[in-house]
Amino acid sequence: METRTRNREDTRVPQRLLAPSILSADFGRLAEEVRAVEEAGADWIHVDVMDGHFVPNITIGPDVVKAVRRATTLPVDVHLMITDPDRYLEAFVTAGADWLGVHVEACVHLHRTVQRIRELGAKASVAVNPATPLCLVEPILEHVDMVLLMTVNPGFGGQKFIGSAVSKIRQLRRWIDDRSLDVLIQVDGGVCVDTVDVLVESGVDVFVAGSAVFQGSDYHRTVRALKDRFNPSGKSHQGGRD
Ligand SMILES: O=C(CO)[C@H](O)[C@H](O)COP(=O)(O)O
Ligand SMILES: [Fe+2]
Repeated sequence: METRTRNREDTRVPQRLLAPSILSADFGRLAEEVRAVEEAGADWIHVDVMDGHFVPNITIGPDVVKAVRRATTLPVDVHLMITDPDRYLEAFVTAGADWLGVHVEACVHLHRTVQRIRELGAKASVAVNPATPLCLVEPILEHVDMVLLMTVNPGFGGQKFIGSAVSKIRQLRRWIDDRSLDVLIQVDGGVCVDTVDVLVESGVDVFVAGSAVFQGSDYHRTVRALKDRFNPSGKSHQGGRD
């Protein structure tokens, strides 16, 4: 399971990663779509799980994650937008999630939840809505592998990027770097060629993009355009900054 992407001790050149969200894929040809973005150069596959309670939309469950897992060798990154996520952690890890993300707003005992994700053998990620203060994840930073900062209100693909999230990314970058933590910063929502530059500059490691990738017909071209923008000519980034 290839999950580590940035470690201060690594001599490898760290790269920013692209995680296409299958929310905007053609669900009728899901395996084909997953293979197509893998071939086009995607780094992870991002899977959005919505329950109609935590967010006003319903998507998929563990069986579909299983199908995605079978379709790709890439890390599968599952974003749980559900209430009471503890009930389903094991099902999603068993289905094939390499990364499992829960929303801070949905967890009563966040530390217990992220510990459980790690015990199950997955990398633990904590997601934060645009209107949620970042201080809620500050006490948990040493216990997670990634923080997902939402740049839209969760629930749907194709929404407009919320620019006020950028100051939160910068603050999070400072906390992680000042404490030399091995924690990735992921952004999700409205990521496209028009928004990616400010995100790179703020210190993002992993970019989720749904509609920007799947709306076009040439996945190779779109994936290349995004990745060239955040990894120009294989340039490295130290601590998330060039
Ligand atoms: O978590 C999500 C929505 O809640 C999706 O991952 C996100 O919206 C991706 O779609 P787009 O790139 O089109 O904004
Ligand atoms: Fe997502």
